[in-house]
Amino acid sequence: MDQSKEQRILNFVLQNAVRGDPQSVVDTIDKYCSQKEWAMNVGDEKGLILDKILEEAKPSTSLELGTYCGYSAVRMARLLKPSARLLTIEFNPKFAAIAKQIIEFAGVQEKVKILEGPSEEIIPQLKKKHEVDTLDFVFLDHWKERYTPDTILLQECGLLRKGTVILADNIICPGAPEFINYIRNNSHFVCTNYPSHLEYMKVKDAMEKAVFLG
Ligand SMILES: Cc1cc(C(=O)N2CCN(C)CC2)sc1-c1cc(O)c2nc[nH]c(=O)c2c1
Ligand SMILES: [Mg+2]
Repeated sequence: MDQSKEQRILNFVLQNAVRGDPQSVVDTIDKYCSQKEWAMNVGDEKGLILDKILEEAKPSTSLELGTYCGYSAVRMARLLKPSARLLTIEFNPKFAAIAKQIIEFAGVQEKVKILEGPSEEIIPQLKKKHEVDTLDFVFLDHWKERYTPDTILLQECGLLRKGTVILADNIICPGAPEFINYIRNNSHFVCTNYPSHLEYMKVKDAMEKAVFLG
């Protein structure tokens, strides 16, 4: 059976990255996806924006929507303090299986928990089933149509607190105009835009930070 692109990315990591070294896993995926096959990792340019905003937030409990191959999960986990935790939700079981192996190879599996299934089903389970109180940081990188409903769902489930930082990828490409309209006109959020480029491309993209005011 033909290998998937995600399997090829995993194999390239297993053969070229340093086991237990998250930075080498991030760099190796960026090398593969910029030189061999494009893939929808947040990438190195937007990744530096993610790094900076995550380091400012110093989160204890973080949530990622859209694990894909685990690139941003490894990227975030490498910056988390030892007691901090990252929960990452992935709908596609094939992607989740690849991400699990990449996260384990990077050696960050103690900090990262992959939750497989639709975000609208898993978010309501975070408090009771996954022992979350409130979230300090949320990275939206799954599907633009879900950015707004999942942000509303997080609020409804009491998962946001005064100061929770939400960071959304792909504001320009593929684009999330409905989310931008919602979040920038919502008086409970303070928004900041970070212009950048689509991963591994010259195409313009941007990230949006929205801080919840309570
Ligand atoms: C799948 C895809 C194709 C894109 C594009 O414009 N392309 C033109 C140029 N060629 C080379 C690549 C493809 S952009 C993009 C994409 C990018 C992300 O960061 C995403 N993040 C989360 N969830 C997504 O569905 C997601 C999709
Ligand atoms: Mg993205």
